[in-house]
Amino acid sequence: MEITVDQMYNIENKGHEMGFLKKFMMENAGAAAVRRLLEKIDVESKNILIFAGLGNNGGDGLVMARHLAGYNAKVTVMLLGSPEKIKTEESNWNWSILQKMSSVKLMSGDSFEFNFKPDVIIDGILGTGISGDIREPYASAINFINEANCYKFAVDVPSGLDPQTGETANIYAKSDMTVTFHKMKQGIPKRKDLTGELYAEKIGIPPEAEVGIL
Ligand SMILES: NC(=O)C1=CN([C@@H]2O[C@H](COP(=O)(O)OP(=O)(O)OC[C@H]3O[C@@H](n4cnc5c(N)ncnc54)[C@H](O)[C@@H]3O)[C@@H](O)[C@H]2O)[C@H](O)CC1
Ligand SMILES: [K+]
Repeated sequence: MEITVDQMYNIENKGHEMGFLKKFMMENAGAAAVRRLLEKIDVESKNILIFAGLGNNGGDGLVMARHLAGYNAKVTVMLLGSPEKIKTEESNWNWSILQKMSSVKLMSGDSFEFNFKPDVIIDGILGTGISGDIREPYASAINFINEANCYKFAVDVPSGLDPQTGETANIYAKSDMTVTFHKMKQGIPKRKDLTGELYAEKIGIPPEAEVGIL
């Protein structure tokens, strides 16, 4: 069953109100995404670049960074903006854990340059919160992904693709694999040319959180 983006936000909020906090959803999302990536790539000693936006799509990417470090990948996180501007409590919580991990290289700001060639890029730039034309530095990050010659993994939806309508913004990323969460959103499967292999993974939200919404 495919659901709308509004239904997803309502289910997420209801689950949170039931006490299954968003930080746990984020943890399960990042963990499920890493499990799917591991089916394709042996990440040990690989250079993995994670672009993280300031919203919860970025937060999922931060969770992935921690899990991938546990598999001995060489992880670099590029937070697209200033850490003070991270928008949510759960993303902030994950950023502060990464700050205590010397196994993950953290970069942040409005511009970037890397002294390594990534084997995998994780697109945690924009998810269901997308609106309008893509602004900087997100636009440059999406262009970087599209120009790179490596495996590309999209968190929830390739950035720039509207998960509700299936329409693309002025700039959009193309992935080899996309893992969306809880249930498939209506617009995502319309663009399998951008998603690559597509999966919907459960993230522990109680089915009761759907009551009255689906
Ligand atoms: N579905 C679930 O149960 C869960 C989803 N998770 C992940 O959370 C994101 C949605 O997070 P949200 O913070 O609402 O939105 P985004 O991260 O997609 O974007 C937020 C941020 O981005 C800025 N922005 C929006 N449009 C643009 C633009 N065109 N150019 C530049 N910047 C833009 C804006 O400032 C927004 O505030 C979902 O996709 C999942 O990945 C949860 O982790 C767990 C549960
Ligand atoms: K994304």
